[in-house]
Amino acid sequence: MSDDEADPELLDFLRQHFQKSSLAPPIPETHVLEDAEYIYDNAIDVALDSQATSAAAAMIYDQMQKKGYSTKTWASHDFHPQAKDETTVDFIFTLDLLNFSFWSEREAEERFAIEYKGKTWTGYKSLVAALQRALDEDIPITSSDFWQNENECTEEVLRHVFRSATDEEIPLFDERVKCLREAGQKYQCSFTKCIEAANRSAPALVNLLAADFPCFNDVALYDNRKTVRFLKRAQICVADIWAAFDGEGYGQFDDIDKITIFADYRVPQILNALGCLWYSPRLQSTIVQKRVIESGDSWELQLRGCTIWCAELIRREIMRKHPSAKINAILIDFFLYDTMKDREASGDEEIPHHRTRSIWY
Ligand SMILES: Nc1nc2c(c(CN[C@H]3C=C[C@H](O)[C@@H]3O)cn2[C@@H]2O[C@H](COP(=O)(O)O)[C@@H](O)[C@H]2O)c(=O)[nH]1
Repeated sequence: MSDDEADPELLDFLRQHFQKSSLAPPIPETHVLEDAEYIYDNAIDVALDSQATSAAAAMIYDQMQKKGYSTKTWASHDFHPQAKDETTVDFIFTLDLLNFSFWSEREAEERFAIEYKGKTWTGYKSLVAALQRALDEDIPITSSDFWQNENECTEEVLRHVFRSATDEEIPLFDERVKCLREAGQKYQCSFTKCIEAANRSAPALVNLLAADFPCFNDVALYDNRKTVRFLKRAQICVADIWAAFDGEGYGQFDDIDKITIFADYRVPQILNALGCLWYSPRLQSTIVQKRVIESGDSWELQLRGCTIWCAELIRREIMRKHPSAKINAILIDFFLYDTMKDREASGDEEIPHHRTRSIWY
């Protein structure tokens, strides 16, 4: 049918629609979830148990309700900053630049630890304590101007900031210094400008971090055929901002539910303990015997991808049963991490986790 025969109103509608859609900005996506599903569909050493996953969804929902899990839980953790201002943005950016790889080969009492406020702190909490201790000592450790100033921010000062209460130093010290030096040169040294550039889109901010800060660009080549994105520290950085600000101010995002759980070594550990994640005999014995799995190894990517996908199935099951629940992957993740830490604190040491040394998580 030629143009002059077509309905003029229909033509006008189509012109307007296609013109609008071609001009409409693309909807920001991180592609982490679709890559996780791809890994799950192709994994041979990691499997999900649907019954356990469904049971875990019920337990997680029930416990989150009982504990009143919400963004407000974030500020309740030891030494997390309380101010709803730029100082907290700077603290979180610094924190999540360095929020990786605290596991140790040493015995518990010999592993890297930070002494602060009369106690010794290990793992993620050792990082939070080290940053707060430095600020108490008037070292501007959360200032990107400081990180760039190699006369003031010397290696000696940074070794002082991360000085250990034991004779094990913080893992990957040199890599952490590199993360700080590199990050100081972007966005006029202000993370708030990076947040503003994302126009209240969480995936857009994740993508900006991954594009403009190489140390946030947590991607890998899966089975030599597909680049898969995990973007763990970029996602947890956005999630920490969202939670610290209760979804307002710097933490206001219109699409925060597009953020997935953060593929580290704690979430697979708790999902395995709950019977949701199952490993092939060789992978299981590697993890139980605490043998290192190299960063980028297929086993590692299967663990990370299947963890993200398993958590998504848990989220979907919770929302299927409780459509009005104010729960997203971030809060599920925070709950799972905290639950794993509680179990560890109550002596549940024998739950093994995989050991990969990298800056990605
Ligand atoms: N998936 C996920 N991974 C998380 C966290 C956190 C801490 N977030 C706090 C903020 C709100 C939450 O309620 C938490 O209290 C640290 N990690 C990762 O774990 C590892 C450190 O482990 P360990 O050595 O045992 O402390 C390391 O890779 C670190 O990057 C999380 O929330 N989710």
